[in-house]
Amino acid sequence: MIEMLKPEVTGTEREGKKEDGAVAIEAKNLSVFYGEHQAIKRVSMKFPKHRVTALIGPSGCGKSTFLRSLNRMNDEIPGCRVEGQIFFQGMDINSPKVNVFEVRKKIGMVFQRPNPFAKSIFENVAFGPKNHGEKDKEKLEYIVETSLKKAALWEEVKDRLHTSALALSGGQQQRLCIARALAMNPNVLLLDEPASALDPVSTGKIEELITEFKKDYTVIIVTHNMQQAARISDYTAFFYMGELIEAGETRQIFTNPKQQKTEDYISGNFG
Ligand SMILES: Nc1ncnc2c1ncn2[C@@H]1O[C@H](COP(=O)(O)OP(=O)(O)OP(=O)(O)O)[C@@H](O)[C@H]1O
Repeated sequence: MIEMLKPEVTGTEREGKKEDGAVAIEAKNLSVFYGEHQAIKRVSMKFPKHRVTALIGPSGCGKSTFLRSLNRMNDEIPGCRVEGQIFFQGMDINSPKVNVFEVRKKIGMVFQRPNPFAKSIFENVAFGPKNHGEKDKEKLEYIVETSLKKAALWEEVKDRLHTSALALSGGQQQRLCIARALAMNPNVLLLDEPASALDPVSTGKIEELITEFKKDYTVIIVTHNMQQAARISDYTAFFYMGELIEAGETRQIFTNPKQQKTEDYISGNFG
């Protein structure tokens, strides 16, 4: 039986308490198919606002597929078909009436491998706002500076904004990709193993950022790393073979899971 992620927050003091209990985004009976193969099986789940939710599970269980469906990134994959609903700001984002570019502006995404454009640092961050019609030079400068500051990259790059983003280190490139998503002023940030290609110091910086982000954003992160999920998330959802097996407060999932499969996974018995 699928356990719904409880939207209410209990007990512990956390940062970003605003809108306790509100739901940022909700999947209802979501199924995703690649041709004949069903990768996600009727998953229903709510993501509380201003919280970090981690999606965990063994390789191939569907974590990335599910994450991508939350901002219609699966539309880009030939042969991929989605059934069910994703409710965000009172709309089903899968409805044909919805403008997918607006959805992705509000629900930003950062991928496993840093993927800056072969342009300057400034142009990478200004790209989205420019594409959405922002032409005012001062406004663009302001957006670039504040986004880079939020991504904790400003101090490292402020003197070379007009040099190539490709000359940055991997960790810096990933923070640039985060700044690029923040420049669109999103409500939700989807992070697909954002630190898995990075060294421990860069990973630590990304984890710190994620913890800060919940003041302003709702964060949903796919991670292979269970210690990382335990460190940074408020809620954890465990997927297995395309099904949501269990979701709840991270502490409960890691110390007192309700399902045997979750217990087996977190104690390293498979995966
Ligand atoms: N583009 C694609 N075309 C066809 N099948 C795909 C595609 N992407 C994923 N799949 C299949 O869908 C299932 C779920 O894959 P997905 O990448 O979502 O899992 P995951 O849990 O994120 O795995 P990992 O942790 O290894 O990244 C797998 O069986 C995978 O082979």
